[in-house]
Amino acid sequence: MSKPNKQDLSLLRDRIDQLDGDILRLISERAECARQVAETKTASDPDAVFYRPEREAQVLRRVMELNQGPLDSEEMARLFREIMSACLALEQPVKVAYLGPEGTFTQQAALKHFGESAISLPMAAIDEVFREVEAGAVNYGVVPVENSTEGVINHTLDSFMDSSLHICGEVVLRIHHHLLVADTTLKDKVSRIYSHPQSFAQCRKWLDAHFPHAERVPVSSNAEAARLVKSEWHSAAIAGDMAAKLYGLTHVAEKIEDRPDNSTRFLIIGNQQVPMSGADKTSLVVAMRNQPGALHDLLEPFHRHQIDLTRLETRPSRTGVWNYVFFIDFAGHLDEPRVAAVLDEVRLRASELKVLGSYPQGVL
Ligand SMILES: C=C(O[C@@H]1C=C(C(=O)O)C=C[C@H]1O)C(=O)O
Repeated sequence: MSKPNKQDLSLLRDRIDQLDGDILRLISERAECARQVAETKTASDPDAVFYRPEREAQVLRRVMELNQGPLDSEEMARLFREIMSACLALEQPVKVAYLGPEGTFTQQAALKHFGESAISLPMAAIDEVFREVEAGAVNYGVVPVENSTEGVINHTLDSFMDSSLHICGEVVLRIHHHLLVADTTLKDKVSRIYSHPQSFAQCRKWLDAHFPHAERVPVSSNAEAARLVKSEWHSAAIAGDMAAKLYGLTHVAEKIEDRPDNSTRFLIIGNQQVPMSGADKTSLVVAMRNQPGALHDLLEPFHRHQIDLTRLETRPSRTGVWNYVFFIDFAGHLDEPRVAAVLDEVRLRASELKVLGSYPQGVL
């Protein structure tokens, strides 16, 4: 194909200007529709929740299905994610508490899920995120629950045992770690590296190969690691892009995680019970009596009804009642008859069963 000449360029730019005008008009029209939906919701219920996780998941899935390129479907869905976030904020921005401080992967996950128009508030600990949502100070919370390299985040599972909150959604984030330094750091004199223990674990092989003698100092988050290196000329941090940007650090090495598919799954917690979206997951916590075959008895109904288990975790119980506690995730929604049937059976076999929530499978 020959290169466009100056005249072609100006024609193409005219066309782009015209299309931008159309897009602008259509987005405004869409925002007006969303505003009317909000008015209708408030008219029938003054305490109505504007944000609908199942509807947002459906909108994004539809965009991905309709998309024919040249933009990638995920890229297109990300654009629509932001349009929806802005439409919703017109009525009422969603307030979200996340495991902070600012610049953590959990903040990145919160913004990926709710879009940049959400108000995100950092909390110092996972149970604080739960408390803030329970107290009604925020609409939702975002907490990490499992990493593909390092496994489950026990703190989050334990918090669910004492909480009445529901899981309203999930979001999976690819985790890329970088070795970061400040402008004043002497790069060849790095003798200390700060990071979160999970991040050290995810970059162990790279560190052994490249910095076998540097002291590894675990801190409470990788954003905190990024903050600390600002004032130390011989230190580096392992953290993500958000933290690097927040503290103005430069990359010495990029994507140093040992596994290229390293990702973390986060849960959205709230007070809402989410209706079916068409592709959902359900999470349970189940206590079984301490007897032979207990785990088999628990899993057998899922197998018989051909329900796809996506995760099974065991946690030590903390009370007499919770002898053995299993966290189970499976594909399906509580409102589906086959799911309701399995739960009825499991309830008979378990000493306790708590449904943590049915929610849309992560789209982005
Ligand atoms: C417009 C609605 O409300 C909100 C805005 C949405 C949107 O912009 O598409 C989707 C779901 C809700 O979070 C709705 O419920 O349809």
